[in-house]
Amino acid sequence: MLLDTVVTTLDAVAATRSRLAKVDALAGLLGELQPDEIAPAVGFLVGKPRQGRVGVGWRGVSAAIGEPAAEPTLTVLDLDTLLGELAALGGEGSARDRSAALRDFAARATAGEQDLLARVLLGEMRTGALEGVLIDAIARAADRPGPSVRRAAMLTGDLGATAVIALTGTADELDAVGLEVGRPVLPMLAATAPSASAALETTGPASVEFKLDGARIQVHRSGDSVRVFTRNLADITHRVPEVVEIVRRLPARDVILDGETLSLDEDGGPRPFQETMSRFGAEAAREAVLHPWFFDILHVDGRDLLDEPLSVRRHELERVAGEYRIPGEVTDDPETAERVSREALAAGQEGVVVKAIDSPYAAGRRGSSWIKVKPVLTYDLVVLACEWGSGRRRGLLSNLHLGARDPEGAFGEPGGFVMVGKTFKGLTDELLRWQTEEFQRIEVRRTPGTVWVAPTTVVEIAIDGVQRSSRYPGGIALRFARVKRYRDDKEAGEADTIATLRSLLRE
Ligand SMILES: Nc1ncnc2c1ncn2[C@@H]1O[C@H](COP(=O)(O)OP(=O)(O)OP(=O)(O)O)[C@@H](O)[C@H]1O
Repeated sequence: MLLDTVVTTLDAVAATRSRLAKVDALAGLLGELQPDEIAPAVGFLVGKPRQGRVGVGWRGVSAAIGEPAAEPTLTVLDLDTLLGELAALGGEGSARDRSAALRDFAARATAGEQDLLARVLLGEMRTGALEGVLIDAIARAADRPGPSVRRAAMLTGDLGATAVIALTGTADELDAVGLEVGRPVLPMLAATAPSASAALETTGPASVEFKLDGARIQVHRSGDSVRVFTRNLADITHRVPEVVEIVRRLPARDVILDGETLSLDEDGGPRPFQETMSRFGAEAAREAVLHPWFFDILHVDGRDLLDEPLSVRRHELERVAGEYRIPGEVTDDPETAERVSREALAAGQEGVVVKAIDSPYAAGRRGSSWIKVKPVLTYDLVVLACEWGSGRRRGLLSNLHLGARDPEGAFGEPGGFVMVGKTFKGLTDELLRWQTEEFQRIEVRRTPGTVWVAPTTVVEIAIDGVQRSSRYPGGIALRFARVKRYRDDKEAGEADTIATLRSLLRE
């Protein structure tokens, strides 16, 4: 298939608001792919190539892109081959070969294909919620039930592989896709409620658990082999040896656990989240010891537990990893739920997660079976630009320009970002150094005081609320914004939307 077909399909998808029309366009494309084109094409559509990040930054891309070709001649497999080459050339001293390969490809690409190339290389997803639509499109093109495709996608964490099975295999093969120890599944996510008692009204009898302020981990153990994954399924096994050791000692041969890890200070209290996260990112902060807290178990010794109610999973978790189970209580009493919530805050944690005790584990879903309650307002926003600091911060990039997602294009281009405020508060010296380096790496352009960056960095911001403002295009500005942490476990497509922030005006 010509790469141009992917470009025109994405244009058609962006041009319509109708979900049905989007599904139609994507299903049409999927139906025409050869088997070996399916996984690459799906990767291009969602901006996540199957080769992963091949290490070409914004500067590399813009240096390579010149005069576009007039006629489309490149194929889906041509781009897949290029990505394979770039990934293979990843080592030292290969920069020249990489830019030559990239320049050669870009010279053969039309303007639309160059654009797609940049998006695929930078992992930038302007298409936002395309993954959900694509699941429906795969179901349509393969003539399989939507829930079967969704389940396979959530359990494999791999949309490309799911599309291949759906489009080239039998219905039974698709339904046989199950949990596999060692292969991460998309984590179950939580909705939000203003209080623990309000959450309990939705869930009914629930496990009310501390919401620990750490980083999500999913741990797979098969015999002596243990692997640890982040919220977005990156393998961080080698960064967390103490977690590996603990899981290796648990009384089970095979197990999949879901939980949160955080670093402890000498008294066993939680340390700031940034210290936990720096263990995930850089190799720095080795002295902090990580401690895992598990809140779910998806598999134990040959038994899949996903479809079992939480009551059963909690029982198994207690048996296998009781010492490391997250603090919490099962209750249907609002008073008790509020008490657990107060205890969590007193212990320096973020709040609670209230979980319906009869609910299965819905991988990849943000439903109402899990509801989080956090008294501090925090939102995930995207860094659009950063201003140089002054005084003690001279020479450092300091004041962040913050953007909310605008998937519908209510205040600009659909899938773009709307600026809602700035902040330089809450940044540690280490973060200032880090962001000064990182933002120049993903720089797009600069003016004397400001560096503009590719909108790919997610930062969690605490605010006191929002106020009406004519200064910013979304009509609102953040009040008392301060940085809580960088979320390198989230992508820009998962950031909060301008609609969510505007809804605070009404509260
Ligand atoms: N007891 C718990 N049960 C479930 N999740 C927990 C628990 N304690 C801490 N967490 C963390 O809270 C998150 C639940 O919120 P949500 O599903 O919305 O994920 P999120 O988008 O990462 O949210 P947040 O930014 O609030 O952590 C989990 O991803 C996990 O990292």
